[in-house]
Amino acid sequence: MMKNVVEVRDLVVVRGSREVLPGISLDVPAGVTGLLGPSGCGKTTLMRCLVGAQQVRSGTVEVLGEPAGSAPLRTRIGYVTQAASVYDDLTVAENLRFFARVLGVEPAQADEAIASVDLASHRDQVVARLSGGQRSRVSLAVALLGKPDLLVLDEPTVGLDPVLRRDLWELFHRIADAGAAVLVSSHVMDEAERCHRLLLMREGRIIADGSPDEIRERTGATDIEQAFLHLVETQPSGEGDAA
Ligand SMILES: Nc1ncnc2c1ncn2[C@@H]1O[C@H](COP(=O)(O)OP(=O)(O)OP(=O)(O)O)[C@@H](O)[C@H]1O
Repeated sequence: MMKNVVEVRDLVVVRGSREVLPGISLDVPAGVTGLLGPSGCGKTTLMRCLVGAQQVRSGTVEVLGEPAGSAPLRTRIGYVTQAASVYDDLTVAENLRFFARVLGVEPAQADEAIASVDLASHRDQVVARLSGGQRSRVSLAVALLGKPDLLVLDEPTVGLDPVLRRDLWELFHRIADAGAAVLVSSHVMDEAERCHRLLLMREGRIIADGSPDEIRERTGATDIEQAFLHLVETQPSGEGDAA
């Protein structure tokens, strides 16, 4: 059995004057893990900690057995933020070749990454003229350069239509099947069913973790949205993390 890809223990993060993560602990195993919770609950802050982009007050964050942010992790983690991270005035292929150079990976990997997100037929198109879903896939392709072992995706399906969302989730599963751990955040609870495992988050705490089936069974709910509401009602805010 593989060790967890991510292990977070007693993590405290303060942003501005607010304790955004008040001592969170969680694990992320292989497969597709959904980090679900309402807007502002701290999903982005947690993801920033995993990729080493967030100042932390205390606690530990280990990724692939190394402290988050350490040099060996640089090409082993792919991160797609909510903001566009590719150049609109370059083509798909130009973007990928540019980032491949920046990351110091083989140029051939640019073509592989383009193919893996199904954009080969758009490789010479300028990003500005792509649809929203295609543009998201360009960012995803960049994150796949270096063949990361952990892919961290911050609300990658927000604003996309149901067909594009389904296609992207299929892609996340293909990436996970190829061996990477995929952590996907969302504030849309109906994306839960698409994950192997869920971390339900509220006010900087994990209020449940397990497979969608386990969480539904544990709460007696018919769907994850109901399960979340049940957990919120039975676990007053500010009290202990789930086991
Ligand atoms: N730069 C900052 N300075 C101070 N507070 C911040 C900063 N960025 C975020 N916060 C606060 O931290 C809390 C968590 O924000 P975060 O972006 O991690 O939440 P989120 O769950 O990702 O939300 P969303 O789903 O809307 O992206 C929020 O209350 C937010 O206002």
